[in-house]
Amino acid sequence: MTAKRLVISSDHADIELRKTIAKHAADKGWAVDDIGPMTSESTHYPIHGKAAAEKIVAGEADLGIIVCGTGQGIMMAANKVEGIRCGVCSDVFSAKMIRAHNNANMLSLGARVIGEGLALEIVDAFLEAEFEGGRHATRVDMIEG
Ligand SMILES: O=C(CO)[C@H](O)[C@H](O)[C@H](O)COP(=O)(O)O
Repeated sequence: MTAKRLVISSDHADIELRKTIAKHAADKGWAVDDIGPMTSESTHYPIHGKAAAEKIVAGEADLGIIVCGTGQGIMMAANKVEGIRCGVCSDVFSAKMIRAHNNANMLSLGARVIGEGLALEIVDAFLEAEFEGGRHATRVDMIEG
């Protein structure tokens, strides 16, 4: 079976958390495309949210995970890319439900909000959940317009 493809990016807020998530997902069988940045030099989260989102709409990745200080700014940037549904999650239940009910294709995490252990649990919930379709597909289609 071909590995599912995950694109991952962040701003400077916590590149170590991003790298930890990348390794964690790779260990679970995901083909991970870590598009950086590779240093902690101050950068601008819209660049990195948009870059990861564009990989998904280009068909180069199935899902994406993005990280900034709160998860909020980089999520806003990703959601400006047509076809992206990205939510910030700080709990496991929401991470499962944004896949199951909202068919989210990106997860955003706040590295200055949650610790590494919770972040990895949230990542697992997001990556393991499946979209339920049915009435939820009707609603997601309404988001897309
Ligand atoms: O949390 C963020 C955006 O929602 C980003 O991580 C920013 O970096 C954050 O605004 C903090 O910025 P700083 O330059 O690291 O102080």
